[in-house]
Amino acid sequence: WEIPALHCALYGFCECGFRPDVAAMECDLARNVFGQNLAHKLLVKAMKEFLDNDSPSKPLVLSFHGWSGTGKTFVSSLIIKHLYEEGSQSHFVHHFSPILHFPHTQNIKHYKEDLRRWIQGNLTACGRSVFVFEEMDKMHPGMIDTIASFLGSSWVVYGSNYRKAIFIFISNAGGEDINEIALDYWRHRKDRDEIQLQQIESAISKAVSSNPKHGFWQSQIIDQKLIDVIVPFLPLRPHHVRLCIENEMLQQGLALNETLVNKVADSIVYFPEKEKVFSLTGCKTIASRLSYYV
Ligand SMILES: Nc1ncnc2c1ncn2[C@@H]1O[C@H](COP(=O)(O)OP(=O)(O)OP(=O)(O)O)[C@@H](O)[C@H]1O
Repeated sequence: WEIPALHCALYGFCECGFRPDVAAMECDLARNVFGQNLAHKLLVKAMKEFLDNDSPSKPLVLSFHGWSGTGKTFVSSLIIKHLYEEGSQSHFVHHFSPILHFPHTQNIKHYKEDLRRWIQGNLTACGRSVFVFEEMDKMHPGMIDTIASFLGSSWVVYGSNYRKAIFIFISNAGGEDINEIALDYWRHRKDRDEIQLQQIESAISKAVSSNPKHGFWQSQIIDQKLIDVIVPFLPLRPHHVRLCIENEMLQQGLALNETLVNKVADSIVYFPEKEKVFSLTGCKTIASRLSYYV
């Protein structure tokens, strides 16, 4: 046994500050995330099921997809905030970005080995670790397969339960298809909350499998169906943008001011050009725009 695993087994200290509060998570998501009812429902259900099970059969693997600025990174941070005593400051939360951590194609072999060791070492130290992989569409294809064995049910080491980990993959893949589906619903005056997950899932799968630059391209993770939940993020409507602006004003300690909200909202580009249905940048640039107009 590795020392931390033995320590865990003997003293029951494996949970590493893991204090999930799904009710608070649900409340935070409902109050602060706009226009993502489908993602909200899927995530709360997945979290409840996974966390209620003391001995899950595999780690929870989530894949977030959607257009830029729709809340993928934001939601991942809200989830993490309610999982650990120390929230996102927890030492058991690990973020990876291909541009930052795996920038050079010629070093892939080393990156793969380092990543595998890093995951294994951290899972040994804490089975309740969370790993977030950002910008999966910029990850070298083949790279992520090095961790495929950690995502299934077969990888077990005495004294530590690796199946309690959570993996979150984030990418824009399928974003355009999700937007098309949402636009189609809007044009047919159908409620976007009625969008069927199956319809979106197949569009995302096609987008990933047809993009040889995506980290999941021809990946074992897809072939072996290791992703538990595909979480789509819909494009944001102008009224969602206004809610983001108001939220940002409150956070910056500014009094709500309709004129200022209008100025910021009007500065955003909406698409399609003629109908102006969705924000091109979601809520991503709100904070900086607000500072500009204050
Ligand atoms: N649906 C949303 N509800 C509330 N705020 C949002 C939402 N989407 C984005 N925001 C705000 O915009 C900021 C940027 O969003 P975020 O980084 O989560 O986008 P993203 O989907 O990860 O984009 P990208 O794909 O470009 O990385 C967030 O920190 C948050 O303040």
